[in-house]
Amino acid sequence: MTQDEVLNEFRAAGALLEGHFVLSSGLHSNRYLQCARVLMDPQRAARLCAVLAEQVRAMVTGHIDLVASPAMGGVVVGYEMGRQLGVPSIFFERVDGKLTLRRGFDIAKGARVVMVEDIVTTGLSSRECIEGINAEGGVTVGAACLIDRSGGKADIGVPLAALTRLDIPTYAADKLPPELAAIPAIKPGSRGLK
Ligand SMILES: O=P(O)(O)OC[C@H]1O[C@H](OP(=O)(O)OP(=O)(O)O)[C@H](O)[C@@H]1O
Ligand SMILES: O=C(O)c1cc(=O)[nH]c(=O)[nH]1
Ligand SMILES: [Mg+2]
Repeated sequence: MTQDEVLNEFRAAGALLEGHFVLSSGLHSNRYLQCARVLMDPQRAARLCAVLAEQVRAMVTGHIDLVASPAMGGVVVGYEMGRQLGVPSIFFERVDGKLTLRRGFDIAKGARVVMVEDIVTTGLSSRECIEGINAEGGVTVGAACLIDRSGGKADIGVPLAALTRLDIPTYAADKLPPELAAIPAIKPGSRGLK
């Protein structure tokens, strides 16, 4: 799938947003990829994840036991990736800020796990989820996301498959370009929500 084809799916879903956004990392950006709008269409989700699952199969040597994702953004894409890879899918959710397994989910010791995210920006959420997987006794054999918007610069410590990589600028809150500072910021994600 070419980058244009991936972005056309996002465009068709109304998921390529422009404005002033505060990201999960606290960095600011003039663009936001609203994956929830992409994944709300089961057929579109299946189309995209079929391609991503193929990439994961080619990337990971050996078998895969489980997909694990960080909530919220990772839940739907993780489920569809589990379906495409033929393995169960579980998610970590934040309890007092820490990604935690709840709802009776567990990871068998030595299970070979693929961490699945919707978006990678700094890679912090992915690294937190991988830490959680490994702390539960799993072995993270690879990772996948719909879009790596770090342009491939984020290092999450395991190989990362992505439908496409974009290099989208981000800014610290005290280093905003004037055109961004002039627009009120919104924070679409759920990290830190009260
Ligand atoms: O690579 P990073 O810098 O960590 O940014 C990407 C993360 O940010 C978003 O989640 P967010 O924390 O906004 O919460 P959500 O998934 O609940 O929307 C997205 O779903 C990724 O998890
Ligand atoms: O970094 C983020 O929080 C982020 C960026 C983006 O484009 N989309 C998203 O869902 N999260
Ligand atoms: Mg998230």
